[in-house]
Amino acid sequence: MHNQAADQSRSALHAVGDNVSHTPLLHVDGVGLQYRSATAVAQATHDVSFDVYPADRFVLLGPSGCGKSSLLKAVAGFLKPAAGEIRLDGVAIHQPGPDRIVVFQEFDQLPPWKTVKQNVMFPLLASRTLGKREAAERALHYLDKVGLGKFADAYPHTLSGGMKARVAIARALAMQPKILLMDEPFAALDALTRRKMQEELLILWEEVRFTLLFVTHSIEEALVVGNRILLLSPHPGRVRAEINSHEYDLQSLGSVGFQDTARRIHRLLFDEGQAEPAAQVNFKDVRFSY
Ligand SMILES: Nc1ncnc2c1ncn2[C@@H]1O[C@H](COP(=O)(O)OP(=O)(O)OP(=O)(O)O)[C@@H](O)[C@H]1O
Repeated sequence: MHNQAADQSRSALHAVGDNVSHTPLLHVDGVGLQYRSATAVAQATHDVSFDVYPADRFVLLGPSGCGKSSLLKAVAGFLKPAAGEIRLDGVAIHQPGPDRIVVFQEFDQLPPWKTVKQNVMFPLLASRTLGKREAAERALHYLDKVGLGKFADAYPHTLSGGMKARVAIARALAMQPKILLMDEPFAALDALTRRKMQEELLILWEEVRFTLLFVTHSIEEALVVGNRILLLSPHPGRVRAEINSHEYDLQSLGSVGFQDTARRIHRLLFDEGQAEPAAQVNFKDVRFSY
């Protein structure tokens, strides 16, 4: 999306709440991702570009296999682009770093022999970000924020799935990363818990205003969680459109506007006839103005 209209649209898009920034925090430029084996090359994404601004809740949305997780891995520094470049705060990403923390859906990866507080403290200590006392204070601060202050001394196996998710979020936020990366974080939860976690994530965002890159294949979740959504085509993932979704939240879930938008996104993602080049689909500040 390197045309002028897209740039103007972007200026409108990242005027989110009180946070208005004209400098992207994360710049993904023409990124092609591949997996190579001895006999084959699998192309995961092709020429994907997008910018994430401070305090954005930016969602990568697309069908299974379109390269969402691969993009997240590349931003995290675990996968090197075969083409293009990824920059965070102006610096090219070449490896993982404490400025990018990933939350996966496998919350059972919380070491079971550590208490909740110790789990949250662990990355702070391992990365030598803080000493023991400060790490404990920071851990308790973020556990309070996710409503788990009283469970600081509990062990992970005594927690529900939703509580484990909250520990994982507290652990990530405690590192105070420049960008929080979430890969289908609530996919393994039951529908009610998933909704509750989406709500809590938005409440946390209101308070902390972290920058979020969030992967999902659920259109509904993308509209609820995101203020901007990048739609990716089926394998290999290319940018199909970028939309502004900041007006939607859990309250608007059943509304006509929400449902209508969800249907339009579905058509854009899955109807081949709708596969317009990304630069021609200019959503500006209005939804679906094409
Ligand atoms: N380790 C790997 N080795 C080879 N190919 C891979 C590897 N990981 C992913 N791929 C391929 O890359 C493509 C993109 O995969 P990716 O997991 O990023 O997609 P996704 O959009 O996150 O899918 P899902 O929603 O199902 O998780 C797929 O075709 C997948 O088969």
